[in-house]
Amino acid sequence: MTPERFPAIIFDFDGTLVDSAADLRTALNRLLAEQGLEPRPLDAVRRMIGDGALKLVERGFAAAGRPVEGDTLARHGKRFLEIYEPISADSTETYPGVMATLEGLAAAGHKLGLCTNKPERATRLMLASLGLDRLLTSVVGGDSLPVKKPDPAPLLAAIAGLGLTPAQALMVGDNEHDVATAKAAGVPVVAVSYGYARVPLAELHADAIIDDFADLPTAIARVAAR
Ligand SMILES: O=C(O)COP(=O)(O)O
Ligand SMILES: [Mg+2]
Repeated sequence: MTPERFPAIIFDFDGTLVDSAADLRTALNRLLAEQGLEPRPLDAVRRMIGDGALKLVERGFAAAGRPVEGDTLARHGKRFLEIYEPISADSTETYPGVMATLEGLAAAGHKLGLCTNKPERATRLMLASLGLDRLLTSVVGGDSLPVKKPDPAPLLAAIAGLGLTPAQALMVGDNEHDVATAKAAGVPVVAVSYGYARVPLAELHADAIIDDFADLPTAIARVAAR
């Protein structure tokens, strides 16, 4: 596949490249346990992912029956990251086909970047332990800028970090924020169907939907041919 139409491809992280829900759940439940609260089940935690660590913590406490906000939430958010960062790649793996497909896209000349709502430090730790840091050369996290997705600024920054422009870029993501972000930036978007979306993907009108990451090069070629 040739990189001419989309030399820049920007990926979402959680739910798109990696299934991170189990480690996020472990960290959340350890934090809840420290506060004397009951653990949350995996399917509930999956629906809490997508708006960054602080929102996950806020949703976790609310679901456990003790809503928190302001300074208390900020303190729990800090503690969450202390627990999460060292375990963040323990059971988190790339989805099937991700490594080979990213290698193939890079070998074909695409430049690859990451735009996630996960805090940047945890993101970079995970990228290094998964061996993805050498493939994704521009990384923007949820706290890298004052705004996060669905604001288009982080996506635009990830593209600029590759030395390219929005007209040269395509985004790949799993949820409503990714599609909204790409549309706000005027960037075509491919959605993966296996992630953590909280609304039916068909309602989002992505340019393509794939069930298997290995189908990405074909989907990109289809979008490019329009
Ligand atoms: O909520 C998160 O931390 C994960 O966000 P992402 O799907 O943007 O990678
Ligand atoms: Mg995601």
